[in-house]
Amino acid sequence: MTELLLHEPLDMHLHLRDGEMLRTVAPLSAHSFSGALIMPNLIPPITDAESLRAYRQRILEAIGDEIFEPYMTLFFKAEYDLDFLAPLAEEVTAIKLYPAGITTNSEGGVSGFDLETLSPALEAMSKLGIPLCIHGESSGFVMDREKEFVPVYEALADAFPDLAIVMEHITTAESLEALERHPNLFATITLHHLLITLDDVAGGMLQPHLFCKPIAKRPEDREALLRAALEAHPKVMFGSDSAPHPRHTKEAPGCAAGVFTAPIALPVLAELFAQHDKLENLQHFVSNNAQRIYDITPPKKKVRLTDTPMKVPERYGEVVPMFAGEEIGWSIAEVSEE
Ligand SMILES: NC(=O)N[C@@H](CC(=O)O)C(=O)O
Ligand SMILES: [Zn+2]
Ligand SMILES: [Zn+2]
Repeated sequence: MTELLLHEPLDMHLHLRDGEMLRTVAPLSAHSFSGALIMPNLIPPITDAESLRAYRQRILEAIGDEIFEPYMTLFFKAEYDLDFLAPLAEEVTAIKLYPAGITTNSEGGVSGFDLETLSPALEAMSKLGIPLCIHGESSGFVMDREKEFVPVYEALADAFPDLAIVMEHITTAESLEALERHPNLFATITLHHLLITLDDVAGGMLQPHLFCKPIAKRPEDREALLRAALEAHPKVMFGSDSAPHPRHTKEAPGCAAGVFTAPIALPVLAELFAQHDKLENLQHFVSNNAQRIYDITPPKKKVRLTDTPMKVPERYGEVVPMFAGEEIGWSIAEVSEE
């Protein structure tokens, strides 16, 4: 038997939703992760102190007595300024920027990247040390959207050198290259983008449960992402982008975008790193890099994983997980507080 001990695993891009869905999915992340960066794209999005605090409280209620830190984010608005953000700086781990309409619940996002318009908010964030997370896609041809957004990332990184900018859920080799050119650019990579390409989504029978934004790309992109993850590139962090949608909105015309991976993420990552003989690097990819980049100290939690196969449930509540009904090679043997 092979085993792996992970300390304080972190998921730096997680959708927990609200209401019944929150109560279904939050305990699954809280069980195996020590903390997660919680995305603010609710309806309506989290844009003020009151809704941020109330949402954090609902998350804590939903997870019961699990040890888990919800690192909260605000939904970026160009109106934010130093007066608004300064009193919130301790409670806001990052601010998430969405181009308007580019993904699920992003209608209130920004409609342009004019640096002057964005400047008051981004200057304030630089001053307060609040990182900016971005869903970086243009509105161009679907396979080119992330590549077309790279110049925007670079312009922002140059204009605000003291601002840490996280390129969320990157899917292309071009994004990895941009990382090398700017000291203040970082990135998250999901589990599914390490595993699948567009072929798995739409090359045979259409697989709605693998449909997400950004869409999975070409084999050479997946390989580049995999290399960065397996080597635990110091500017790259794990962010599952686990994005639950009820089954009837996925298995439907007008399929909602998002892959639900939270409950299987750690075992499948362990299996993947083991297959490539890189188990020793998973700790960095799934925790240490994020702790350093975000300057956070998550609550203590030790997760023991072994190469004991497990069958993935068909559903969690109304949600179909990645690998539903299939066997995966690794499983969680034990979770403990240190
Ligand atoms: N990734 C997705 O396809 N969907 C996410 C939004 C996002 O992260 O873009 C969601 O909230 O459902
Ligand atoms: Zn996104
Ligand atoms: Zn997301």
